[in-house]
Amino acid sequence: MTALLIRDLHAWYEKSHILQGVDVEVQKGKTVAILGRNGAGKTTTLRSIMGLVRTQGTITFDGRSVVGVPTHEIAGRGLALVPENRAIFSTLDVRENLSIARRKGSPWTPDAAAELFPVLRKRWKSAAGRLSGGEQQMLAIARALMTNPKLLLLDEPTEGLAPVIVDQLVELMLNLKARGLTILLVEQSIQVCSAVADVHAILDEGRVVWTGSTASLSSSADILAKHLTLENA
Ligand SMILES: Nc1ncnc2c1ncn2[C@@H]1O[C@H](COP(=O)(O)OP(=O)(O)OP(=O)(O)O)[C@@H](O)[C@H]1O
Repeated sequence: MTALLIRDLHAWYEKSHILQGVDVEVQKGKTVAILGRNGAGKTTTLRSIMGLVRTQGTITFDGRSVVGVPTHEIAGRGLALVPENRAIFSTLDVRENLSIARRKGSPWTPDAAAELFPVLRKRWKSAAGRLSGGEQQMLAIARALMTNPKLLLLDEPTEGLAPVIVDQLVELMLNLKARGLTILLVEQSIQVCSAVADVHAILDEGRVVWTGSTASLSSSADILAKHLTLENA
């Protein structure tokens, strides 16, 4: 069953035409990864879904259009974005960051999140701004869970983190997937995408130029060389 359907999506910043016909489909309970070079339009795709960019085209979630819907209403329908800059409150402690994000009635409480993120439990009373990059990323994901999302949008969660932390984040994403969460992941690391995602979409200059399974991604060296920065391959 389709959770998110994007068809012929165009997006603009002022007069710059950034997305030029993006097509992405995410099935319920599955993880789709969007790969692409810097500036390809990956973040803009996530921001478009959340109603943060001027768009044209089709975006439906659970069968209902979200185009033109205010961002807080889109969030209320069960979408949560973890942005690249993490958007945590640096002067509040970990527990406060979680409490403040919790939506009424959400089964996710700070204590429930701590079960899934033991790293955060250890830093419970630390100001978020004092956490390491990896801990901040965990906190940003935990904060998004507090809203009880059906679809989690993750923008380059592993960027700039040490390999051991990247492995922990991969485990975490697999755990969330095992709990039935639907995930749209933006990533530059092919290893991370291959470990987590069921379907991969390569974005180049505002268009999806290739979509396929993990098996076909790993056997498509020509596609990767053409559309990605190979140091990440
Ligand atoms: N607020 C903005 N105003 C104008 N142009 C923007 C804005 N944000 C992004 N852009 C431009 O839109 C294009 C796509 O940017 P986007 O952030 O979606 O790329 P990306 O694939 O996520 O890359 P990165 O990995 O660098 O974040 C780039 O050319 C970028 O310069």
